[in-house]
Amino acid sequence: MLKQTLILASSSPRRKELLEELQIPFVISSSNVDESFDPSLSPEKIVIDLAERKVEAIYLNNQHSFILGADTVVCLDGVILGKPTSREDASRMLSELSGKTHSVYTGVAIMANGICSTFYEKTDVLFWELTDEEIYDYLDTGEPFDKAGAYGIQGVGRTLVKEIKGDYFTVVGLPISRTVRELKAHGFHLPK
Ligand SMILES: Cc1cn([C@H]2C[C@H](O)[C@@H](COP(=O)(O)OP(=O)(O)OP(=O)(O)O)O2)c(=O)[nH]c1=O
Repeated sequence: MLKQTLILASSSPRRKELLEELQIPFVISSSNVDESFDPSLSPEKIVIDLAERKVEAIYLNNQHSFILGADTVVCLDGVILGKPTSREDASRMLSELSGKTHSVYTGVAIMANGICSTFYEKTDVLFWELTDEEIYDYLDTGEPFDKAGAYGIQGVGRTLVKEIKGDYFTVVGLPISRTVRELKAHGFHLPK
């Protein structure tokens, strides 16, 4: 069997850890793709397009590998929240999320044998009502700043979450269970 390589087209430490935990061999090669999007598009289209963009940027130089890319956004009342640009922005996002249900969308793109296939998953997340003090304390952890919606469910951010409906790993940034099944369906051999 030919040696296969899986390239993870992402600099997200969470996506890296999720693959490592399953002992899937891979290398990281992320690119600085333009992550701007048209906010009038649906969240599922946005995350799929961005995941595809990340994979295609790597494919230009790695045409024989499996390439995996993903993108995550938070959607509240039809408005997309990406990563906060400042402490004020993070504070505003957390106040908006307080006491409400939002949806986290993660789009995944898999390039295999030159063909790119995509899917997305959505998980609904209900936040507790947050006090200003809770928000300030959470901002002080430094956790919100590289994460869509300004929180990390895998960290201290879990204490903000009352309930979720859907795959937890979609919120963390990679719906790992479906991703592995899709990789296999596209001919990727998992280590025994
Ligand atoms: C809501 C939420 C998001 N996130 C993260 C997942 C993603 O890494 C990040 C959203 O940004 P992305 O642009 O999807 O990913 P990234 O910039 O971290 O990595 P790359 O573009 O190189 O692939 O938010 C969490 O880690 N936990 C959470 O609870």
